Amino acid sequence: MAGVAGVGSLIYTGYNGLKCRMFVCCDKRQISLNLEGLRNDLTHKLHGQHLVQKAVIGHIKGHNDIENPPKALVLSFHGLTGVGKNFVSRIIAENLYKGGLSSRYVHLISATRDFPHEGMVEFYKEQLKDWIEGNVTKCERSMFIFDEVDKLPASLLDAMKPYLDYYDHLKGVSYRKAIFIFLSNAGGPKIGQIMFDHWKSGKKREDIKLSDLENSVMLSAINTDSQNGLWHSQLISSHLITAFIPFLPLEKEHVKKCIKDDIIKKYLSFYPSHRHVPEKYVDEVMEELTFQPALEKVFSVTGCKRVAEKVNYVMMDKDLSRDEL
Ligand SMILES: Nc1ncnc2c1ncn2[C@@H]1O[C@H](COP(=O)(O)OP(=O)(O)OP(=O)(O)O)[C@@H](O)[C@H]1O
Repeated sequence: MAGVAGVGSLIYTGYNGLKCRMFVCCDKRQISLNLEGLRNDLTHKLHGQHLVQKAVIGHIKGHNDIENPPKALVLSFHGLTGVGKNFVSRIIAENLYKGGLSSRYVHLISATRDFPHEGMVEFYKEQLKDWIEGNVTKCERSMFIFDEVDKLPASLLDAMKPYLDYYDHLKGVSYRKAIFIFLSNAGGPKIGQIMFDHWKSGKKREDIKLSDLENSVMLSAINTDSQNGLWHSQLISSHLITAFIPFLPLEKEHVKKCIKDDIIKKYLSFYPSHRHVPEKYVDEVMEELTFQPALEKVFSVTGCKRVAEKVNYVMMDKDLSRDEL
């Protein structure tokens, strides 16, 4: 009898292996952490976010290395517009899933796009639960990215609570290997204010520690008038968020790096030997961007978000073949 079962299991494994070779499967071929790639991207492509680098690498590696994590990994990214929250989510996806954001195991949800009507929260709750259950049933190592979490009704976020909790499994499905990433601007203004005071006191940006930001950012976000978002949900009071990760406002030197990256990507990638971007181009793009506060002009109002379109605009009439690169 045991022999027959053994043969059956061998045939099943063989069939599964063959199936996964021919089709996309939730296995190591599709989902495997490229730690070196992640470290490299967060060091060289992401600018000005030393706290993010360390926290993201630590948490992703920690969760990935354990065969049976105690709960799903839940990272909450906070910061002003254009400082890299979506960008880092993409970097994580690209270094963990074949196909990055296009992987069938990576799911992007936008509050305003996917849950637009306030009066439909009860319906959305059921929809969201079905959707998470369906996707994790298909693949335990699914990743969910929730953009604009500050615009989601708190009760809708609460519907996700069971999946983020320490349960072994729910109806036979384990959610412990899943990753949830929440993106929001909540706490961003407070981070900006703390960083401005830090700058004014003449301290180095890299000297700011996670502990300098964590509590005040949380308190300021909880004290908003809106009843939406993570801060009013039970996810906080039940301690289900693995980490709050603050994204710092970007300074001129970081924006300049974004401009150079964009010019290289668009105009110089065909000439590997030409990696030098003339400063005059960078300065022209910088003039198109706004910095605050009005007097000191330390931080970019839109981070690096508008860099790509401003580069297009400035570079439109340049003839690079005639310019000295
Ligand atoms: N810190 C950064 N380092 C390098 N590039 C960055 C950084 N921040 C933003 N960028 C560039 O700007 C683009 C827009 O940034 P991103 O969408 O990640 O901002 P965000 O913080 O998610 O903003 P929002 O809150 O408005 O959604 C990115 O695709 C990337 O090209």
